[in-house]
Amino acid sequence: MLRRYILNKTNTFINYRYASQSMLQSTIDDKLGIATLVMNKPPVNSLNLEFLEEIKSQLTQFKNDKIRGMILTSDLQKIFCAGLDITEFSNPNPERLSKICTTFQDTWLALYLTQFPTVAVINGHSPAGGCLLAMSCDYRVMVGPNYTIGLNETKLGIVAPKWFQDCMVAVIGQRKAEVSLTTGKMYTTDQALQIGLVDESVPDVDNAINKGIQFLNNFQKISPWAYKMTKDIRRQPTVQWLIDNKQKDLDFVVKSMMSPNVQKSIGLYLQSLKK
Ligand SMILES: CCCCC/C=C\CCC/C=C/CC(=O)SCCNC(=O)CCNC(=O)[C@H](O)C(C)(C)COP(=O)(O)OP(=O)(O)OC[C@H]1O[C@@H](n2cnc3c(N)ncnc32)[C@H](O)[C@@H]1OP(=O)(O)O
Repeated sequence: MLRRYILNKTNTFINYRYASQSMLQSTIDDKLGIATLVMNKPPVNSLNLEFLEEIKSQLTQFKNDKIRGMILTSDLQKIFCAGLDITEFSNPNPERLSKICTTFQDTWLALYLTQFPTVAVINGHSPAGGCLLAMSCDYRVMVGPNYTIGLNETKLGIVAPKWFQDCMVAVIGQRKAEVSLTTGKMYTTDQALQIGLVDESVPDVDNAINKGIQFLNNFQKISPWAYKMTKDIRRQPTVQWLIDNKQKDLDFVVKSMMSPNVQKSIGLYLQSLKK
């Protein structure tokens, strides 16, 4: 549905290709140089290893395509992205767990430091890893009023890695992030706007895409080099810890995920989702 809307809107796409298995659809508007990356992994766009690998490789492709901006959104009704695939946490294979963790670290670094501006059009619920994807973009437009967004990891009995937390601090500040993270709070669209977790709230997805394009149009007269240097200087303090501590982060995630207490919490959370 969303795909059709975007195509109708511009009619100028030179490139409309499906990534493997169609979990991701990418389009590039030739005239504007704007790419749209649409997540389409029913039922909830949960991030498993294969999906993360696709996102990472599409970001590399966009870098090679030299696009001028990107919109990240979802083709699913009511869901932007439900975060990491929780079934991956339940009785995990340590080798696969390590691979997911490493791929997620790299995907985040790639998205957080893109050489082009990015907008998340949050057209549905966006918990945990979904919120992280949105927070990593340069700008967030959220459809309201009925969706929710936040880092809810404590509600699952797990700990959001330091780079998730730092990313949230960079968006909403230390105090609000601390309360938000420790309570695992999910914010409605209006609440998210109020605390600065999103930049705009709009009633429907058409408006959201328009707002996203308007934001990206700001960069038509900005030198890509000046943009990228400025972004790197701003974002370097947030990424540096992970760049220097990838193995330490991985060890922490694997060790905590394998602990019996965490496994028990995850089992209970999964059961509550099924209900
Ligand atoms: C593996 C380790 C990797 C290491 C990576 C590095 C660090 C990570 C460390 C820890 C960080 C974790 C971050 C996360 O992202 S944890 C994930 C947290 N996500 C959630 O809590 C979302 C839970 N889901 C929901 O709240 C709701 O499902 C919803 C997204 C609001 C949608 O609600 P609704 O439309 O009502 O749909 P259902 O609830 O009925 O769900 C449909 C279907 O999908 C299943 N499901 C939902 N979310 C997930 C998920 N995140 N992963 C896997 N499966 C999910 C749900 O169980 C239903 O399944 P059934 O149809 O089979 O019942």
